[in-house]
Amino acid sequence: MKYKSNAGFSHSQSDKLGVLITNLGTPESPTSGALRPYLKQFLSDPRVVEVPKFIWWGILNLVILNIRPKRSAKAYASVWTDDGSPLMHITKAQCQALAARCAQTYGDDVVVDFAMRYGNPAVDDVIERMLAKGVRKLIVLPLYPQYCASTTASTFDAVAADFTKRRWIPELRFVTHYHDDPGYIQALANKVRAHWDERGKADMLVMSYHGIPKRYLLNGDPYHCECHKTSRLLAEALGLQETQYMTTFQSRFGREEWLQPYTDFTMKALPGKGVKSVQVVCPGFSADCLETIEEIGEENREYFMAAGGERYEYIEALNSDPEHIEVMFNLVEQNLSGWRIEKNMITRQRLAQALGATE
Ligand SMILES: C=CC1=C(C)c2cc3[nH]c(cc4nc(cc5[nH]c(cc1n2)c(C)c5CCC(=O)O)C(CCC(=O)O)=C4C)c(C)c3C=C
Ligand SMILES: [Fe+2]
Ligand SMILES: [Fe+2]
Repeated sequence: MKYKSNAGFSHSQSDKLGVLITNLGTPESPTSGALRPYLKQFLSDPRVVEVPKFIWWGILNLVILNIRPKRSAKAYASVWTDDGSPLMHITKAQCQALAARCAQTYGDDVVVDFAMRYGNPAVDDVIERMLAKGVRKLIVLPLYPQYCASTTASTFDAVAADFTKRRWIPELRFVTHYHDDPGYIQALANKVRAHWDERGKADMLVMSYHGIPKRYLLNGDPYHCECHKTSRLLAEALGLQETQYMTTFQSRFGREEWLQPYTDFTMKALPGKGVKSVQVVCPGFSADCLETIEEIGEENREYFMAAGGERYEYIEALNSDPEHIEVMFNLVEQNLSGWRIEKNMITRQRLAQALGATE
């Protein structure tokens, strides 16, 4: 049979709404043996590395995969917790909290799950189990606030690739970005304000985003523009002047030019310009991970202090904060508007309330 059937389908099954949150993915363990297949899958994605396959294959398999896994394993080991990879356990917590929030409003008509673009739980496995639970309408929410082909479009590719193998595909809504969503900006602003309440302000608020090759921007990727818009809106919400914040780009990979200014160069230069205290926030990361905990929390702190800086603070990602879960819930609500299932569920919920049901 060419196309897969939906497992566990029965005619009496009621249609469910599915909410699938996704993130990038993480290795199974902080060892070079686990890093190799993870990096191979990640760096073989043509959305991530836009270099012709016949050139990239040799560089990746003969050079990078012989060097990088060992180096990255060391970095991962430094952030690994008893619960495993931070990205994995935070994403699990986000999923649980979002499921509880959705159940509050929609009861058991909604199925919430999470998947990782690379590694596990894989997008196709999770879609399979959601469809088996009767999901006929699916909202995919990649937890990347700023659209980027390397992340957002790559996630869409994985969902679409799964659908090409299925006989009966669900209705689909795919959230491509939420970089200027008022709830998201407010949640970020509240996180920074809470930090100020505890520690006071610094000379500069650095907003650091994951970088991409500059070539992707020149070829039309809106990512750079969306990062700057998030920064401007966050600065406005915090009442910061242009001299009190900056936007920088971190996590360079390879030799070509990436988006500038680079976070590491900035940290090395700021003390010499009289900026002796900084607070760093990473609005593009919805969950803390290697790139925030180690690269921003440790590595860049060292650069800043070694260059004469006096105070360096990293402000954590929104993670599973209740306000962040509410941001996700609102994105779900905005995206299910108009779906018949919504009307059924709301009607049923109102009816239950009117009858004084306690469930
Ligand atoms: C060509 C390389 C890369 C591009 C383009 C890229 C874009 C990009 N990545 C994220 C988010 C994350 N990246 C993470 C790790 C990571 N990223 C790259 C390379 C590119 N990323 C590598 C090789 C790695 C692995 C770690 C390492 O070896 O340095 C992570 C962390 C995952 C974790 O497990 O903690 C995240 C998150 C975004 C948002 C993005 C483009 C906008
Ligand atoms: Fe990355
Ligand atoms: Fe990094």
